[in-house]
Order: sequence, then structure tokens, then C-alpha cells
Amino acid sequence: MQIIDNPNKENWSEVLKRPTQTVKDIEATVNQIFEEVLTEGDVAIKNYTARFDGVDLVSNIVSNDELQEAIAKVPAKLQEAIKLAKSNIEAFHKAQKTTRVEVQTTNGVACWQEKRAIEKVGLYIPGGTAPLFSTVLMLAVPAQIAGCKEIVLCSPPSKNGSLAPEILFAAQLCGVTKIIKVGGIQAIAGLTFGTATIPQVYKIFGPGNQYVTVAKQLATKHGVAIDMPAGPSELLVVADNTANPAYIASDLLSQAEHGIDSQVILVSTSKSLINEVSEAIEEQIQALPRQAIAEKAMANSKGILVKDDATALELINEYGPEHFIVCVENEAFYVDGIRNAGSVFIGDFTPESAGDYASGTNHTLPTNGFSKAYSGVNLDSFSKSMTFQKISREGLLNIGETIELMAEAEGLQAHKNAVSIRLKDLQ
Ligand SMILES: NC(=O)c1ccc[n+]([C@@H]2O[C@H](COP(=O)([O-])OP(=O)(O)OC[C@H]3O[C@@H](n4cnc5c(N)ncnc54)[C@H](O)[C@@H]3O)[C@@H](O)[C@H]2O)c1
Ligand SMILES: N[C@H](CO)Cc1c[nH]c[nH+]1
Ligand SMILES: [Zn+2]
Repeated sequence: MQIIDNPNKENWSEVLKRPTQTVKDIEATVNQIFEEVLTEGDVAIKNYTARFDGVDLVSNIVSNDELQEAIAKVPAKLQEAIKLAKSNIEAFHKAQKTTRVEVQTTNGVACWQEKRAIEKVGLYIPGGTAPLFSTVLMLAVPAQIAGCKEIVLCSPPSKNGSLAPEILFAAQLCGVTKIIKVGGIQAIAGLTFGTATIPQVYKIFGPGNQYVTVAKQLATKHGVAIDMPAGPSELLVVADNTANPAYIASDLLSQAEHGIDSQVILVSTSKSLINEVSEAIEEQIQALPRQAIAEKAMANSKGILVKDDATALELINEYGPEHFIVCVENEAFYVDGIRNAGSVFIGDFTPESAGDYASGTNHTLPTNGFSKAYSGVNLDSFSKSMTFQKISREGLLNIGETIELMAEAEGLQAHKNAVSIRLKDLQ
């Protein structure tokens, strides 16, 4: 981990730069694959699956037999763990349901807002270097609570042409309606345009590597909605001398092991804490099966020493991390002051992994500074708000003249007439 001592504010953007490629870097590849999937459909999907995932599939649809066989392979204890996580995620997301909002804005003018589920949704489940079956719970549980009718899951096949049994187990547990073995840019293209085997959807959800994330961003140009750019994982920890360096090191490594383009950052007012965490990382990383990946990610990672809490908070809000852990004595200062973060974890006993799997919050979160403007996935992500109104005779008498005056001033006579024609009958 590179240690940076009190960087000048002018250098913050350089210090806080993400290691990921940008839309500009990947755009040409995405456009090429989109074009081929649009014109050649499943033929292009098959070719790109062979090229990027190294497998030539006869069919990429998961059959019912395949599903049942896979489910039987998931050990009973893991099945129970997945069910417990699902129940916490369900509890937190069900609690996000809102009631109809109704207001009589003027006598006789009733306005209300109701939520309606997005009918067709596509869920992307990452599977390049690790099959993230926990993401199935994070996306399919709220989709089911919201009432989405068609829930299509795409995930890249392994070299032997299968999906991890845990992905399939979680998918059937959470009401996924179709499962397709396809990943990367080609999966996003399939869900955007539709092919003979992949249904076109209205909104695409889910995290992924930089290729998947850029593909989702560019898919919006073709009329599909997306949850948000949820790319390579990030974690920023703020810690002081009261924190446990071994705990902090374990949290930083937990996100570093996701991928070589993950980024983890430690911010502290204590140089000794940064040094102790750095030593703990060196020690803990040796025992990790994904040591090589974590080491590459750690090369993108930084320990930043700052002079006081106010500077730390300003720098953190400038970075806008996906995950933000607060391990300091005065935690209220950071908890109250954080404006830009996907999800916040507070105190020594709240590891980020809890949110990744089982506490109940959603782990599909904005990366690359997008937490400045986007929320993570939540129940509302799967529905739209629709407004309704009903105006009585009395109501139109009350607001009719206002509408007429405004329409006339905008030069829109037909708008005015739609009111005047009714008001005449009410005189
Ligand atoms: N932000 C979040 O909420 C969140 C949550 C979970 C995981 N993640 C991130 O998801 C990512 C998962 O990445 P992954 O790679 O393991 O799986 P993935 O499924 O996202 O990507 C694998 C696919 O990438 C494509 N690909 C690989 N190299 C390519 C290339 N050179 N050109 C074009 N396409 C290429 C292939 O089609 C492959 O199927 C990690 O970066 C992780 O940090 C983010
Ligand atoms: N930390 C990831 C979000 O950035 C989510 C995840 C899934 N499995 C493990 N972790
Ligand atoms: Zn994680």
C-alpha cells in the first residue's frame, strides 16, 4: 500500500484516481459487440461466449433438469446460510415499501402517487473470477417483492459450460423466471436488444467488471434503463488510534481480493495506525488463496495521512467510495457528515463482508464516484412512481383560470381551450 503524507488539495484528484478503464477506453469494443448482437443475435452471443469464456455452448438456456441437478449439489448447511441471508435481505427490502401518497392540493383537486413494478428486468450476476451467488439474492429478492413479472438472470458460464450450483439454487429460491449462460458485454447486449433466446428487458441490474459496467452505461443509449454503474469494488476506511489494525487490514483485503482493478483506501490522522495496518496487510495477504489478485489491487491502494478529521471528511466526500467503514472514537462526526458513499459500516464489529452477504442491506452499489449522484439498489429500483389525478367540477372551477392564464402566456391556445370548453359548461 502506497502511503501518502498530507496530500495538497490540488493533488487530491490525482491521489484519488480510480485504476479502472473509462467508457472511452472500452467504448469501441462495446459498440462492436452490440452491433453484432443486434444483427446476428444468438450467433454473435455464441461466438463471444466462445471467445471470452472459452466454451462452445450448444444451448445457453438452463434447463429444469440442470437446475434440479445443481440444487442437489449445494450442501445443506450452505443452503441454510443462503436462506438466512435471504430472510434478512427480504426483511430490510420489504420495510422499504411505501404507501400511496395522496394530497388534495386545492379543493376538488386530488393528486396521488403509486408505485408499479417494472415488468421485465434483467439481472447480471458476475462470474468471471468468482461466481457471486450472493448477488442473486441482492437483485432477485427486491425484484420479487416489487412484483416484477419477468426476471431474467444472465451469468457467464465456466469453461465446462455450467453455472455454479449456488447461483442456480439462489435463483430458484428467489423466483427468477429464466436463466441464461452468458456474461460480459454480450450479456448486456442480449438483454438490451433481445435475441431468439435472450428476452429484451426494460431495465438491467447488477454489478460486474469494467467491461460489463461500460456496456451497461452505453446500453442506455439504446433505450434500456440501468440501475447504476456498479463496477470494480471499492472500500474506504477512516480509522484512528482506537481502531484495531488487524480488523482494518482484513476489511481492506476483503475488497482487494475481488479483482485486480479493485481499490481500497485507508484515511487516518495517525501515521502509526497506517503503518500498523500496512504491516497487518503484508501478513494476512500471504494466507489468501486469491493473493495474486489482492496484491495487484493493493498496488492501486493507498494509505492517506491527513492533518485532522475535517480534512479527512472533505477528502472522503470528494472520493465518494462505494463502501465506507468508520472506525474512529468520534464516529458521529463521520456518520453525520458523509454525503457521498454507497453504503456505510460503523464500528469495530461491522465488517464490510456483513453487507456483502447477510446483514440485509444491498451490496449492488455505485462505484467510481457515482455515489455522488446514484443510490445503491433498493426496492424502489424495481418500480416506477406513477402519478394520478382526479379533478371534480368544483376543482376545475378553482384552478381553471390559472391554467388558462399560464397556457395563454406560453402561447399554447389548444391547452387553454381544453379548460375553457369545460368551464363554459360549468358556468
Ligand atoms: N459495485 C458492486 O456493487 C459490485 C458487487 C459485486 C461485484 N463487483 C465487481 O464485479 C466484478 C466481477 O468481475 P468478474 O470479471 O469476476 O466477472 P464479470 O462477470 O463481471 O465479467 C466476466 C466477463 O467479462 C468479459 N471479459 C473479460 N475480459 C474481457 C475483455 N478483455 N474484453 C471484453 N470482455 C471481457 C467476459 O465476457 C466475461 O464473461 C469485480 O470487479 C467486482 O469487484 C461489484
Ligand atoms: N463487495 C461486493 C460489492 O462491491 C459484493 C460481494 C459479493 N460477494 C462478495 N462481495
Ligand atoms: Zn465483496
